[in-house]
Amino acid sequence: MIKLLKGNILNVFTGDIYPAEIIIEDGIIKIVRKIKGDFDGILLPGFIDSHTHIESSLMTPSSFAEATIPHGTTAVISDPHEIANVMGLEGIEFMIEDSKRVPLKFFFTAPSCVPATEFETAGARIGANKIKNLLERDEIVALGEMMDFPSVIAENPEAIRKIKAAKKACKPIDGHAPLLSGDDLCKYVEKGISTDHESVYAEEALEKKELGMKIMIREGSSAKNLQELASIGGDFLVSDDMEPGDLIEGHMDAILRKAIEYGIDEAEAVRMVTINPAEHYSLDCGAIAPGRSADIVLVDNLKNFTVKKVFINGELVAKDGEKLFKTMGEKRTPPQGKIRIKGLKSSRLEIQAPGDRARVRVIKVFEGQIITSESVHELPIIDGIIQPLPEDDILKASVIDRYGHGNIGNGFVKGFGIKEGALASTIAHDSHNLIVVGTSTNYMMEAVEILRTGGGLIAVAPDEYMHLKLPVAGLMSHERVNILACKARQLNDFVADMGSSLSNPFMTMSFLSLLVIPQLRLSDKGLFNVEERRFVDPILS
Ligand SMILES: Nc1ncnc2[nH]cnc12
Ligand SMILES: [Mn+2]
Repeated sequence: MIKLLKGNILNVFTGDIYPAEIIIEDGIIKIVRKIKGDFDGILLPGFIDSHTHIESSLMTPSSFAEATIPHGTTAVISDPHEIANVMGLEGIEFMIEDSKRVPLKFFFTAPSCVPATEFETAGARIGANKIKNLLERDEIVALGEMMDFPSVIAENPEAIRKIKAAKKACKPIDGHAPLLSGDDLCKYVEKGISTDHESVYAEEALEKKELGMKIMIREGSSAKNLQELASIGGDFLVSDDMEPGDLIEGHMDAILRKAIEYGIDEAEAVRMVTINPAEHYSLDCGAIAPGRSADIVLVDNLKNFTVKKVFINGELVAKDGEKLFKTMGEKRTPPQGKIRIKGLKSSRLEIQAPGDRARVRVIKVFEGQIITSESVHELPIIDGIIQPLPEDDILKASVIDRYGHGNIGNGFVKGFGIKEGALASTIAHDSHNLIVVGTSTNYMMEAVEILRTGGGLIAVAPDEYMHLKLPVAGLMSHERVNILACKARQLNDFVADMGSSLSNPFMTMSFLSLLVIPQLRLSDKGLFNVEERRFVDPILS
């Protein structure tokens, strides 16, 4: 089946824009020839999000595709370590199978850190042997972000085995190196780690770039680094984590608009979401050129990036923001990933201490970032139990093992702004235990008791609660983006009425337990200092 497309094309190799005709046969571009003609808009290669965790959208891959293809996304490179932490290889298999129901091209990475560290409990363990097998599959294009960077630097044998497996499979290794610098960064790069998406500061990204790392500039729901890093420039534009409400506004088209706004050259920005990732991960798309798949997007111009048409393998799959494809096959909800909490009682959410006041380490969270810091506060002790101070925005936090081992880690957090009530979630990066933040133990217990029935996100206020169920592993739903976005918005509004000023309170809370990003985190095994890589006592004195 031969097709012909005509229009102004952006040549990602030269940066030039000129009228051309494109001859497509069986989904592959065969001929591109310059022509004369006057056309509206510009034809670009389909957009690639080269680092994203589908699960963060709360949607399954098929629902994620329905939401993103109309925005010009034709391929994603996804690290399925969220569901892998909950239910191992079964979870990865589910993601791969569900992704085959839609035209969006999903390229997965082999999750390198399941569990993310040895300082937490996950629902599964994926060692070097399983990673070797995964890397032999065509759907797997790289070794996923090597988050346990201290183990890489220390040449931990298991970490080195995983790296060797990727090198043997001739597939690149993604990095995750927040605030890493100097000789430690050199050791990390020397091991063959080729990308990083965690830079928050320009000088941090520049140092990595100077050492040959490819820089992924992240502009998603959880972390927004584009404005800070635009001046340094990078190799890829990525989302990392996108909430449904943000996906309604856009995906790579929205990130491209911001990139231009922050001063990145148009052709360079387009290269960062097309040919650059395609070359790095050896994909057959990424340019309007012979031999590449006919994944093509028609936009109005390189400022608005309003997506008019989307082609995947030469088939028109979206037009004027509406999807034109049918999702194939049946929705499946994998049986695993149930929530199994053992030995929960309110006294286990308390921190005991003698006297009537205690100096306590508190995790401070920040709007629009996933890094945290440690702050010290004096808290009252009543009946031998350290109390939160909601009036000073010091709340309690607990991470409860949901895989049946009975662990509970307790701490205090600052920055949520909630005056009375609790939030709880079965999204708690990356082990996805059950995390809960609240102004009292009672509210926290109420939230956990409701949540353990169906997983997802819940907010409990004095007289009512709101529960967004996520039946797929407690992480995702088959619902469409507009329904999920509406429910997530209602939930965020509900939490704002509880006093929170955070734009994505559940996403911010979900990162409190990510033990691979500085500074102070909470695991199901206790309060954890990331840079010192050790558990610390919440009580200073
Ligand atoms: N930035 C990130 N790094 C590691 N794990 C993640 N899971 C979701 N976002 C992540
Ligand atoms: Mn990361």
